[in-house]
Amino acid sequence: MSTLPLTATLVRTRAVPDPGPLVGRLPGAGGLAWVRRGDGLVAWGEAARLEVSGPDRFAEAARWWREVCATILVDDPVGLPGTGAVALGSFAFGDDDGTRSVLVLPRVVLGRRGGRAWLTTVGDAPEADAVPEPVAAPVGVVYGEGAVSPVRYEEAVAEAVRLIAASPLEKVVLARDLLAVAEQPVDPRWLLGRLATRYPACWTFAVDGLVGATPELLVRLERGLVTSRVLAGTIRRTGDDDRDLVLAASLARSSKDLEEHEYAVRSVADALAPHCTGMNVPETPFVLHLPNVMHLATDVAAVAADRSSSLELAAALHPTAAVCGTPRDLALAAIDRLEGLDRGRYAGPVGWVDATGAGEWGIALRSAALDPDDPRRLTLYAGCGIVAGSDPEAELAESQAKLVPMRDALGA
Ligand SMILES: C=C(O[C@H]1C=CC=C(C(=O)O)[C@@H]1O)C(=O)O
Repeated sequence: MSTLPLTATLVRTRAVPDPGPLVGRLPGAGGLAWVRRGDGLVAWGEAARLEVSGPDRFAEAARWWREVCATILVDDPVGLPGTGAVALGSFAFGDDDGTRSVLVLPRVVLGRRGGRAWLTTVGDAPEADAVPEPVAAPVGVVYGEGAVSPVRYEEAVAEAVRLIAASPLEKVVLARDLLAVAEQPVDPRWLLGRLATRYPACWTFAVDGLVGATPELLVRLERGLVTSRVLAGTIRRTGDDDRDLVLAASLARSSKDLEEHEYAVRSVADALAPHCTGMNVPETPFVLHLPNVMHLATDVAAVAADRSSSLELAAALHPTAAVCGTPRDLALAAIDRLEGLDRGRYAGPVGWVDATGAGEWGIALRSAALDPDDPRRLTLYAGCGIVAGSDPEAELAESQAKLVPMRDALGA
């Protein structure tokens, strides 16, 4: 499905005074967001929208975005990445499950970056003056089992370890889910506010009912520079800083986690190579400290060598071994056979692209999907990379730690 009523529509960007916390400016529950450390984009209203599914979803979205950009007129004296026409989107993890991927050209975008702020409007956009409705905390949240119970998850991990021992499969990422039900519809703005405050190092997002704070940047393209933050290999935090430092050191030496991490870095470097030159891949990962977990992390950087947009680069990268496995085809088959979960848009690319192709796409982790038919209900997701040395009980505990950001945001 595509709506494109944009003939000769004017997109205007204007510098504005500092708007304060971006998430606080979203007028209602249905807004879009991509924020980190106070910078980013919030957006509302819809001037055009694309919904796609299937293996060609990225190619169709990239084509649609080119068409949109060729149709509109732009007046943008600010000229930063994310000014002028910008679309926010979220894509399904899988090729075949029929999940809807979306790309939206909002009517209003409020952005901030490095001390500069701007407002972009598409057409008349009376929505630009909308006064935010009050935001209420979720009430009476209770949890129920999702499609994959904890016991089933441990069994799937054990089966994956056996498969790795008996076949050329080296790594597979298996996920599980948790159902949350509140007494009233949950307002994503509440979740965004909590996530952005507690997880400033993460990219906090909301697109079409998918809300989260991901620590993993699939790709950023800006002024010809391509960057990616690759994560894989995790240890839970204890809350005791001294103990956590010891654990961070053990994570940095853990051969199981280093192996898991190396697969993910390789998959990113290999997928970017055809599109880039001068790639820098640090030999040793650093330890990223988040409030709930610590991860092995590698920041990859390269120079763009072709005209691929950030969305096309995200398409080339997805799914990396941080959310799929190695080799990719065997890992996808193992996920299909062992996971027992409809991932929907969890672990798919989420982010934004502008008319120059610049943009940022994260991997939709540490996230929850609101039920479109009943916004009191959310499905939370978490997955873990399984390699030869994985232990089912430890992986279940790790998945629980990865659910903490969304559980905390829900306040229960
Ligand atoms: C698949 C998830 O995390 C990935 C990213 C970082 C570390 C991971 C790990 O150590 O298993 C996962 O590869 C998730 O949070 O649902």
